[in-house]
Amino acid sequence: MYILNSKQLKEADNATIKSKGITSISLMEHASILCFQWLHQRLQGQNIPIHVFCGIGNNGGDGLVIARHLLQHGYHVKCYVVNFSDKRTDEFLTNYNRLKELGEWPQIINGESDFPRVDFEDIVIDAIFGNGLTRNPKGFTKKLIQYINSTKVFSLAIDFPSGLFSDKSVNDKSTVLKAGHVLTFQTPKLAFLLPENKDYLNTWEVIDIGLDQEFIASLQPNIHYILKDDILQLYKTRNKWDHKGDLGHSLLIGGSFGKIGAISLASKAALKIGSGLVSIYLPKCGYSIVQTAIPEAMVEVDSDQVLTYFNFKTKATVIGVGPGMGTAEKTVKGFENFLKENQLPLVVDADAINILADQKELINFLPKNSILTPHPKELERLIGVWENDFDKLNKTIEFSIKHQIIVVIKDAHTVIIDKENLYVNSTGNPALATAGSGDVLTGIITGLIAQKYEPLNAAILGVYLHGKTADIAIEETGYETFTASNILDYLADAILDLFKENHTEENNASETVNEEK
Ligand SMILES: NC(=O)C1=CN([C@@H]2O[C@H](COP(=O)(O)OP(=O)(O)OC[C@H]3O[C@@H](n4cnc5c(N)ncnc54)[C@H](OP(=O)(O)O)[C@@H]3O)[C@@H](O)[C@H]2O)[C@@H](O)CC1
Ligand SMILES: [K+]
Repeated sequence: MYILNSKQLKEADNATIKSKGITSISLMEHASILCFQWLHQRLQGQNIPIHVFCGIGNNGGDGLVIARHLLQHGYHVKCYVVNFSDKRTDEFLTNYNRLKELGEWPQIINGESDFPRVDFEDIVIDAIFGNGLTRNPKGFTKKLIQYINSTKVFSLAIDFPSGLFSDKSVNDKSTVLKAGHVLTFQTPKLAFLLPENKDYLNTWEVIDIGLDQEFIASLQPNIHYILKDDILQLYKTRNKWDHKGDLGHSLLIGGSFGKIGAISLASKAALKIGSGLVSIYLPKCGYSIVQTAIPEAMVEVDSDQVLTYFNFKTKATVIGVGPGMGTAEKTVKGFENFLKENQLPLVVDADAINILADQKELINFLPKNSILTPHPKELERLIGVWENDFDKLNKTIEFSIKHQIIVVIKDAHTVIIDKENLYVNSTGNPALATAGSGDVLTGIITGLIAQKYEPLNAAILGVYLHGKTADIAIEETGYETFTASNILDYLADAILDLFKENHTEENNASETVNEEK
């Protein structure tokens, strides 16, 4: 699924109005009725005070439509116009008049003295600002947002939590309405998926308002939200005649005394995801450990406790390097020599990333389309400090273009960056915040490349499946008891889930966050 930016969304609204021969007002009516229905289905006519705060643009227009339908269904509604400007849109005015015709005159808010009393048990519908926000809310509008936040009332935000920009960072945290749930139109918004905005929305879901898909595709959006449908398009089924030689040979390089577990996990993961052959190259001290732990793997050893020589004989098709490797001086030297010789596709993780961050000139030796899988701290060592999450993405895009490599930024929503294209993952939960989770991901991606997935597709599929294991597992394990080994235990379920019918809303982009998150 695409993620559109603010400009693209406006263009898609206009193109749909033209191509479907509808009016802007009927598109608004349609979108807002879907929001009304969402609430009506849940409230079933309950007599809870509902405060609908409307701006003067089209987001406010949505609020007015929702208020009208709620009133017509007998709800206890109070509607307010937050009068921050006199630039009322036609759609706003039409719906303002339609509400008045029903006998309901919205209360105009011109200052703090007009604020209504809102209680914790009430419901707020936030239709103050949507996609048209251009600057931080100021004056009484900002005060109103702060007042609503202070009540801790449940607020249902229409399209956006008011005050949140779709494509840029918020620089004053006190100007954003904290939404209990967001009903956002047509596509997820990038801002919802970035860690810096975690306080502004609890959960969100996309309301499909039927914008022109062909037009949206013609915009060639560069940001994607990866759902099961996207995964199914790149998943390769096995061929009857495949033998293990067709399924690639993964070589996992890493480990050091005390950190043999990391390379073991990565190697197991490469096997478990289906790499035809798996070899491990590690310090001698890890030999019997991995031979015992992973009888399916072949093993070659380096010097005693840390990797030094990198003089393996294995003829692999892809190499995953870094887990548990350490950054001993001898290892750094050996890794440098290895990089200068290596021609094979690489997945680079952990200490291998730290070495690259320390000696940036080595990055130039990475083969094109190598994959780096940093967590935020490793990324910072690699690309430098960023001002905010949008800046982080832009800096990573520059880095990816400059070095022609793919970067997997591991986070609650892992983002895969391939030059200017962003792929935001939709699976996973905090259970994955556990030791060894990253090592397993490295192994999975390596094992997929072995099976002839393009590196980008291997990263997208690997990250999706890795996250999916935790989504499936927590029903049984809870967050706390889930470990990196469980990722491997549930990998089969994650793969098989791809072929299950969508009884749930898996392909509707949404995020329902558990209380523990
Ligand atoms: N047919 C359609 O197009 C559909 C549209 N839909 C709905 O429309 C929404 C977008 O509507 P919109 O473009 O009118 O923008 P919206 O967010 O309501 O208000 C912007 C207004 O606020 C102003 N302003 C901005 N920042 C400000 C600030 N800090 N402090 C004060 N003023 C500020 C800004 O003017 P400015 O001063 O920046 O020139 C403008 O006057 C979208 O989110 C969705 O809900 C759906 O119904 C589907 C169909
Ligand atoms: K809003």
